[in-house]
Amino acid sequence: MAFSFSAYAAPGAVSTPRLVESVAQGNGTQSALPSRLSYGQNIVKFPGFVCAASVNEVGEGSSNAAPPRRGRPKSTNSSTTTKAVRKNAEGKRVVDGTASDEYAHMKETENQNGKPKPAVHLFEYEDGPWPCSVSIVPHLHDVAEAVADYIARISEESIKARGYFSIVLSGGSLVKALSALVKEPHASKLNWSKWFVFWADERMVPISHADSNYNDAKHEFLSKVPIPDDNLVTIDDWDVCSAAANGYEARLKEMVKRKILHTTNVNHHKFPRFDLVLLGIGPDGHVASLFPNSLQLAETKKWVVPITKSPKPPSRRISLSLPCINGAAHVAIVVVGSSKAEVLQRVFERPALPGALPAQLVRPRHGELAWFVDKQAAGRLSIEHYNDPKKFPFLDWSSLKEAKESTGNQI
Ligand SMILES: O=C(O)[C@H](O)[C@@H](O)[C@H](O)[C@H](O)COP(=O)(O)O
Repeated sequence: MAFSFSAYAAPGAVSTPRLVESVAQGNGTQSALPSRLSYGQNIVKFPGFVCAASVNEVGEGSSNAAPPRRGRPKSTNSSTTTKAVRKNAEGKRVVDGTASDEYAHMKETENQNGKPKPAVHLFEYEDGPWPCSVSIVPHLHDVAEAVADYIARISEESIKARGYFSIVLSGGSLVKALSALVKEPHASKLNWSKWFVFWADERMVPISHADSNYNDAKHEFLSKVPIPDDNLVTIDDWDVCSAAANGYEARLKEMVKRKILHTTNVNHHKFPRFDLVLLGIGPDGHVASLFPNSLQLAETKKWVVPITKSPKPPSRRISLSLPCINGAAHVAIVVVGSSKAEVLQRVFERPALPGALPAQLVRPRHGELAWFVDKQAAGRLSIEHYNDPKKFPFLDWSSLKEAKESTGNQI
């Protein structure tokens, strides 16, 4: 139903929007969101994101805002070298690549004339607003349904357009949000044989290990649907992080050769264009295995990066790089539970230092970004204050005015 979303009404018109279900979508881009929700075209522009809001028939609304953060070019100066030496299952000594080896190209401190490069920040934010959509629903099972509808729609569109559907899974609780896919109406309708499954990150353990993201996905989801085993693109080497990262990148490139994956340019470098990347978010704002202020976050060329000191155990992992994630046609971030409320508030409402909140760096270059959030995770969003320019000075009120006019002043 059409709904006056008063959090975005004229300044001063304070009300208390209730957080049960809402959808925002940006920049006029059609967002692939569940059909049972009603959508608005109401665009609100933030320096960080462009968002739009509407509510469903439950009549409760919310939306999001995001970080006004500007970036500086990458560089340069950090460099501690620590070798991770350990023994593998056969007792052989193995040495993981180190941050300083892996990222030597980011640490040049002199330019071509031998002059010192100016000290600039390592992490980069895209300038300007960014479109995204936000769907807030009551419980985990509603999130699962919304995510299943979303995936089903992208699967159908991708298979129609290219003959395949490439989906990237993350670890953690995200796989639980796939539970509705294995049930009707989706289970019998989806063209599972055309699915190719990838991982956004993987922990350096054998794939049968309880910590393995593959193993978790297999148990919770993949064992319940008829996706051919050959279509599961896993990592085969878990001894040395850098070898695993290179091996996985080689597998992705093989998929490009087989035309199962297409490519796209992100900041002048070629990356795969996955149809859909599904991400969770950690309480520190990490996505995949890209952790706050880590060098890996500044990667601009590699598709897959090794991580030898993850703050979240297990410490050794590999992850798609940020531009690799941002090359996707669709990226969805799923956030469930009260333990995520604080980080979600930070991501949506707090300007962070560059690199401090990796989730704020997820900005699909030529694609759509969608958030799926439950009521508990949205519990700390201060939507009732979004119309207060003193508290949210980064709201772009001129765009809000345009949006209001274009929608008959419905927000
Ligand atoms: O392998 C991993 O650890 C992940 O891919 C990681 O990015 C995860 O998705 C988040 O940490 C959220 O995990 P939870 O939903 O379990 O908190």
